[in-house]
Amino acid sequence: MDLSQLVNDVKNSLTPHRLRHVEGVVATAVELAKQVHIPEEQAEVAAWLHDIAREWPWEKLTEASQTIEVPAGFASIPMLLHGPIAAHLGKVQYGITDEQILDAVRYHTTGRPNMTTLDMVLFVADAIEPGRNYTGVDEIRAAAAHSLQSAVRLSIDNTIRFLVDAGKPLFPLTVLTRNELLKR
Ligand SMILES: Nc1ncnc2c1ncn2[C@@H]1O[C@H](COP(=O)(O)OP(=O)(O)O)[C@@H](O)[C@H]1O
Repeated sequence: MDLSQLVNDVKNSLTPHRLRHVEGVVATAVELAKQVHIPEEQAEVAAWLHDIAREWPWEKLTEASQTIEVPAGFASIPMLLHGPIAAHLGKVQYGITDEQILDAVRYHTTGRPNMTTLDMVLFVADAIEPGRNYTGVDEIRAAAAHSLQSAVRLSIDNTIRFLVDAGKPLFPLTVLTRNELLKR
């Protein structure tokens, strides 16, 4: 795989604001990977890749999604497609063959039941990187210091509250993810 090409493309294609976010996710994901003893490089690669399609207009996301395999239901909320599309680009453009990395990227916005440790590292890093500043973020940061599972659950609770308050649709997989975490 070609990490330097990926990093270059991310640096050259994202707005400065989004690039700062991605750099924050990379740093946080690597720290979390150390904390939970998984390979730092997996976290680093997943973090660089995760938002590569985040600024695509929804027409482009929708069009691209028609040519690739997308998990059930994702197309109903076009914004969620940026994860599966990033995973696809990771595979075909950057030669990433590690399915764990591709899955972590694919599900980084929604979560999924039985998330792997790498899934949780990316999900939580996305939620708590230093540039994040929303009500509840400090509680999620504090949880992440001792339990990634608790941090994922708190973050999902926060997202669900946000989506309900904003009158936006809620992707069912995220509810299934929360229910599964509550049972652990
Ligand atoms: N589980 C979900 N179900 C439905 N929509 C969601 C879900 N998670 C996120 N979204 C929507 O997708 C948008 C982008 O999510 P995300 O990529 O996590 O945000 P950010 O741009 O802050 O990184 C959110 O603002 C929200 O509207």
